[in-house]
Amino acid sequence: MGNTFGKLFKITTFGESHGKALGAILEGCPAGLELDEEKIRLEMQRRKPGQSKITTQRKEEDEIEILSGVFEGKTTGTPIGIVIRNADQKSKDYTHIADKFRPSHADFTYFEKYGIRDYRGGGRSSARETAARVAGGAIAKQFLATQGITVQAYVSQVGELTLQKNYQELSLDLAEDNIVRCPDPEMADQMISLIDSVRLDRDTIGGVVSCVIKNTPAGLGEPVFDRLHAELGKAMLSINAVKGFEYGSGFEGVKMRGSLHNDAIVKEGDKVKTLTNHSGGIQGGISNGEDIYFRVAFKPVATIMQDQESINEAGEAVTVSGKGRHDPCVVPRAVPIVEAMAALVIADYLLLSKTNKLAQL
Ligand SMILES: Cc1cc2nc3c(=O)[nH]c(=O)nc-3n(C[C@H](O)[C@H](O)[C@H](O)COP(=O)(O)O)c2cc1C
Ligand SMILES: C=C(O[C@@H]1CC(C(=O)O)=C[C@@H](OP(=O)(O)O)[C@H]1O)C(=O)O
Repeated sequence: MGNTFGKLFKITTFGESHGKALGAILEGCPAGLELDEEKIRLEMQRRKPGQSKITTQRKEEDEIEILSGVFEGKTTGTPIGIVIRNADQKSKDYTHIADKFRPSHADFTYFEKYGIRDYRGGGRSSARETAARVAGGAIAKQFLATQGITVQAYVSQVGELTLQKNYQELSLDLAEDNIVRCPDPEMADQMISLIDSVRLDRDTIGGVVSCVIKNTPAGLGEPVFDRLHAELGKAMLSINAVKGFEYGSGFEGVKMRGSLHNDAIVKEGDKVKTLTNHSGGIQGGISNGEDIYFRVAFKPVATIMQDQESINEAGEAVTVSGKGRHDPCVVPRAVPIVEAMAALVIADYLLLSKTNKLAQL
């Protein structure tokens, strides 16, 4: 239960942070897709630990091995199996808390649910699992590219430092030029300094990842429970440390009047478009062909190198302090994870059918 995502374009992940390997099984990817393995590797590099001074220092190359589902560079329509081997586990960093629960990590809740403690590096609850999602998402992205659809995310907030410009006012490609993945170079420098100073304080800080999906056709999404934004929300909220999701005008929209918030509809040649896009590209749970954009809020990382009040498995009061390699802020590495999950949702809904019009079935 809970290890598979998607209806037709499905991903299942397996593996633990300090086990032998992680991996993904991707089902439903159409046959005949020319797969560029280098592009999958590039996505893995963007997410991997140890990539800069503002991420966890665990050193993993996150090399992928494709075991099945691809022949002569093309997908065959059969399940695509991908494995990523762990190389730099340091389970010793966790022995001092083997029977203690880290505040706000998943130690207590996993123990309550399963009664078994895989204390090595957080086990399955470690965000190391997202390596497998990024591998699968990189394939979804290549599928979307055949339809001209792009997914691009970037860091728009760290702590109180907030990018005031929206995505249309930014050159999003600049995000990959700095280690925090913010497309505004000045703001990026400030964010990097902030994360670094928080790290030196043995503390952690949260942030926001913004994402935009372009060239989605109108008609993706189902009208009631499986609304496209509900599915995107579920995908984002399934990522470790996520605390909030908003799309389009989001929470800010409540301050506006309908007269200003409504997106006027016009026809330009053959194309129907809206003059503004407070809807975030989705109305009634169905894409309208405009850009889909949303924001994802990440909390400060739970494992901090400071004494914290907690209990052990026997229910006794204890003091817990983190050891080892942890992210002072997750957002720089969360960017490719957000893109991967978004790509998986859009790929799934593309397969689920664009239209219910009899003439087009
Ligand atoms: C990219 C990424 C890196 C993370 N790195 C760490 C980390 O180094 N240490 C940690 O305690 N939590 C880290 N987390 C968060 C935990 O995985 C997460 O807090 C934990 O699974 C509990 O789940 P919850 O916070 O969603 O309730 C990271 C999350 C992401 C997305
Ligand atoms: C190893 C990765 O990040 C890890 C995410 C994580 C957590 O609790 O989420 C805890 C730390 O690792 P470990 O599980 O070894 O303690 C991070 O280094 C990775 O993303 O590949």
